[in-house]
Amino acid sequence: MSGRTTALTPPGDAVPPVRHPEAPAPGETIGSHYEHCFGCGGGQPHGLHLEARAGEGVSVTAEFRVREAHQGAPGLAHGGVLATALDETLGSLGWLLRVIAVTGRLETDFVRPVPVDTVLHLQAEALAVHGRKIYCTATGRIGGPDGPVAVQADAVFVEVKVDHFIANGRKQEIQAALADPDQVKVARAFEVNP
Ligand SMILES: CCCCCCCC/C=C\CCCCCCCC(=O)SCCNC(=O)CCNC(=O)[C@H](O)C(C)(C)COP(=O)(O)OP(=O)(O)OC[C@H]1O[C@@H](n2cnc3c(N)ncnc32)[C@H](O)[C@@H]1OP(=O)(O)O
Repeated sequence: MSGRTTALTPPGDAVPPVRHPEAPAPGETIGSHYEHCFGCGGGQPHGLHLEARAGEGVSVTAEFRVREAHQGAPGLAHGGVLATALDETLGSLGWLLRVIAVTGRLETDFVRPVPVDTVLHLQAEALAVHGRKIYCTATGRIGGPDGPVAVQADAVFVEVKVDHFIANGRKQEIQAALADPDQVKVARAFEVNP
């Protein structure tokens, strides 16, 4: 046992998340963090192509249209794909905090089946920060941004540095990323975090 706690409830001495002064303005689109990301990259033919937008405070919204490649049961979205959509939306909260954060824990409730061609209206919000941990929550609604909740998740993201990727990623993709000025720009935006 490592002794770490993986509870989804913030500890008593957690603090409210603080929106970074240079965070994208409410309504502004948050770009993809990596061209080949399954969640947000434009270079993944069967990816989710999520485009998140900054909201008020430390919140984001995004839409995802379920396509045939995302099925689990006939005509229905795969649960893992829906969890990915929530995960990706939560991941983009890092842009508002100006930290790179990866998913530590993601607990998902699947409330309603989501048919192919449905648009999932996603919303995510950071609730509290404790050290490197970001406690956050997300919903996916169908039929419109105020429609019924189809999926919901609570999560703990953990802040990491760019080195996390360099140390752990497969060499060929890391080398390609380091050689791509746009990717380096994304990484730098986080590394200069005061
Ligand atoms: C090449 C250059 C260019 C690169 C540029 C890149 C820019 C990228 C920009 C943006 C990227 C955003 C990407 C979003 C994508 C969507 C989100 C995903 O799908 S992310 C993928 C899935 N997740 C993982 O792969 C994590 C795998 N896990 C790990 O790597 C480690 O376990 C990690 C980093 C999570 C923690 O390991 P430790 O060794 O750094 O830290 P420890 O000491 O274990 O934990 C720190 C604190 O966090 C808590 N913690 C750790 N794991 C937890 C868990 N599972 N649940 C709750 N708390 C946890 C611990 O209890 C500890 O808390 P206490 O300080 O003691 O209070």
